[in-house]
Amino acid sequence: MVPLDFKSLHTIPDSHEWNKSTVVDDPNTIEPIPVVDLNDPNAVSLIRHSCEKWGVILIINHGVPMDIVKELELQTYELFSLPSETKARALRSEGSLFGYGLHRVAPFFPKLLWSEGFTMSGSPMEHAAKLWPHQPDQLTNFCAVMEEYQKEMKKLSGKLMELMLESLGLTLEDVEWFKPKNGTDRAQSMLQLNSYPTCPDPDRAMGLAPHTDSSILTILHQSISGGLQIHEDGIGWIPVHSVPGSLVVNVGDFLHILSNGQYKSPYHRAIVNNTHHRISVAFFYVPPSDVKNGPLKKLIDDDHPPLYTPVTWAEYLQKKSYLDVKPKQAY
Ligand SMILES: C=C1C[C@]23C[C@@]1(O)CC[C@H]2[C@@]12CCC[C@@](C)(C(=O)O1)[C@H]2[C@@H]3C(=O)O
Ligand SMILES: O=C(O)CCC(=O)C(=O)O
Ligand SMILES: [Fe+2]
Repeated sequence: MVPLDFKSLHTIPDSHEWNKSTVVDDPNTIEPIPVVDLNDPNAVSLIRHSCEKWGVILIINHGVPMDIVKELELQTYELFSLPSETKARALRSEGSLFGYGLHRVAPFFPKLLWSEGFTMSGSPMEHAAKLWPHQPDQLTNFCAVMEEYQKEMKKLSGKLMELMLESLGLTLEDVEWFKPKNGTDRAQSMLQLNSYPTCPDPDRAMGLAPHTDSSILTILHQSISGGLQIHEDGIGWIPVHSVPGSLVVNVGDFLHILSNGQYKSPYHRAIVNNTHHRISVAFFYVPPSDVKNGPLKKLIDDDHPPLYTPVTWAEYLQKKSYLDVKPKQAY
């Protein structure tokens, strides 16, 4: 199925009409999501606190050059501003994770989303070549920026993984698959470009349906802050405000599992607005497909029995029902 040509719509079609619950944004009742300076000596304890409470942190001094982030935004807008017929040429094929299209989560819900996506892992050349067949400079530029950003994200996710493990009292040595095999890190990664076109009636549409991420961790850049919300039991939907230059880091289902449930994999969604075409870019740091991951051994004892049976990422993704709010007990 191809995403709609949103630009041509002045009302919400029935197929895209949602009833959304309201948002809580009262600073007196909500503890703010911490901004963690990665150079701060207290970073590890702040990370622990926030991952237990929210499953989300905002990071600054992350080392990713801002000019690369700006280029990433420009190229992402360039892609999603193409005519619908052009984007459809790069449509994700059945069973494939990569290319242009609806979000993976979309078919689980009765109503469609006010968004479109483009997914890649490493070079996006195969699909991007279908978008710009006669513009070699644009094609080269797009691919170079996407690859450069992924290189930065890989560096940052290694650093974050180390800090997250340290915050659990562990080291990289405690994750069996992390030991580089033949000199390369065995983790996988995916880059997801998200586009949320301006919407004529944002209260009746949904940008990205509620979900948890199937990653270990996700690093998110948003073009304009405002749009991402997390759900807290007993409170409701809380906006994740951003700080200029910061990146949002979400705990994914696999860090929730590795931590034996200590860290939350936050249930989150993205809403739309009627003034801006918002884009976001999510980098998913994912375990190797074929390695079973369960709670890390050092976190298990008589008082803390394992909550999850080991599962591979491939098995998990195949069985995941995005309608389950909590990461599922393994299969
Ligand atoms: C690695 C992946 C996680 C993801 C599914 C995917 O194979 C590639 C896209 C990812 C994404 C991004 C938007 C939200 C999400 C729920 C979706 O529909 O596609 C996530 C998936 C996920 O984390 O489960
Ligand atoms: O656009 C956003 O703010 C959220 C994106 C997201 O949740 C995702 O890509 O998994
Ligand atoms: Fe997400």
